[in-house]
Amino acid sequence: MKVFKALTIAGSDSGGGAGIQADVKTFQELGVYGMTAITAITAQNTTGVQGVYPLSVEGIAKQIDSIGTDLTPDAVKTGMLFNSEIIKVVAEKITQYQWSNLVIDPVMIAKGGSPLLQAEAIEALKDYLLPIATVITPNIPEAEVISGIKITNLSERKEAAKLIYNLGAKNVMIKGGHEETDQMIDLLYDGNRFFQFESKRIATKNTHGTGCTFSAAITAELAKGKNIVDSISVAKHFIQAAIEDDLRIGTGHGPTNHWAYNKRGALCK
Ligand SMILES: Nc1ncnc2c1ncn2[C@@H]1O[C@H](COP(=O)(O)OP(=O)(O)OP(=O)(O)O)[C@@H](O)[C@H]1O
Ligand SMILES: Cc1ncc(CO)c(N)n1
Repeated sequence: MKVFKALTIAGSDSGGGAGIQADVKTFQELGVYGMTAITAITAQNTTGVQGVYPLSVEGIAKQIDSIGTDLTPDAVKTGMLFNSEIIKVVAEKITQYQWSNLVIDPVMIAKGGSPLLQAEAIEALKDYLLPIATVITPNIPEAEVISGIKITNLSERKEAAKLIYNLGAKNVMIKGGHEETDQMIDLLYDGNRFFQFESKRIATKNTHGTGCTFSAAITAELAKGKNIVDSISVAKHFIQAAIEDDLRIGTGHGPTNHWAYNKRGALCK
């Protein structure tokens, strides 16, 4: 049996809904062996972020080397990277090991407003990570920061996608979670065509970790050898199920249910 392997290079969320924890749960649910290189520890729950503790650049490089010298991932994703030094070492190591299928989730701010990426790191993200990305998955505020333009409608989102594509990412997926519309539209640009992935907006405050879960699902499907459009299609169904079947735990923005996608599959059989 061929074992597909995915690596996440991201921050730890002690509350378990976002970050490394969301990624590993998603990989597992999609039948992919998950590996991790932790960039920062956050003290975090559904009410917000109580503390951020980045790891040393040496400690991050060592984790990636441990994987690179023994276990070759079929796909890699990055999440919270915190500062430019971390971004540089992560890009350097991914290039050194010649890993392909790279998903960049340019995590900047947690739901409650806490910064997970320092402002000084934006240029490093553009210079070092975008050129090696198979796909970058910003939400609308992140796409505004990277592209430098304001996004208030779909045509501005398309313009931003083109600008981000020109920075070197092979595919640009600008998510629609931050729009107020009834229809949730995620927009992909592959340098040639636009693709829209649509679903119904679910009225819930329990959306902690949706971005991490979505990008981890794309990573898992790319690891299995699927193309970008098919990978995003699975990820969209995965996140929709996970949000619909919310767990209602914690007093703030609760996590999604990573088990929901497979639970549905089992019920349909
Ligand atoms: N209320 C909702 N109903 C349906 N789908 C949603 C909802 N909120 C987010 N999504 C979906 O979840 C995915 C993540 O989108 P979003 O724009 O929320 O990412 P994000 O802001 O990066 O998430 P995070 O809160 O983890 O930082 C997208 O596929 C989006 O369409
Ligand atoms: C560790 C971590 N990564 C990403 C996010 C964004 O959801 C978060 N809240 N925490």
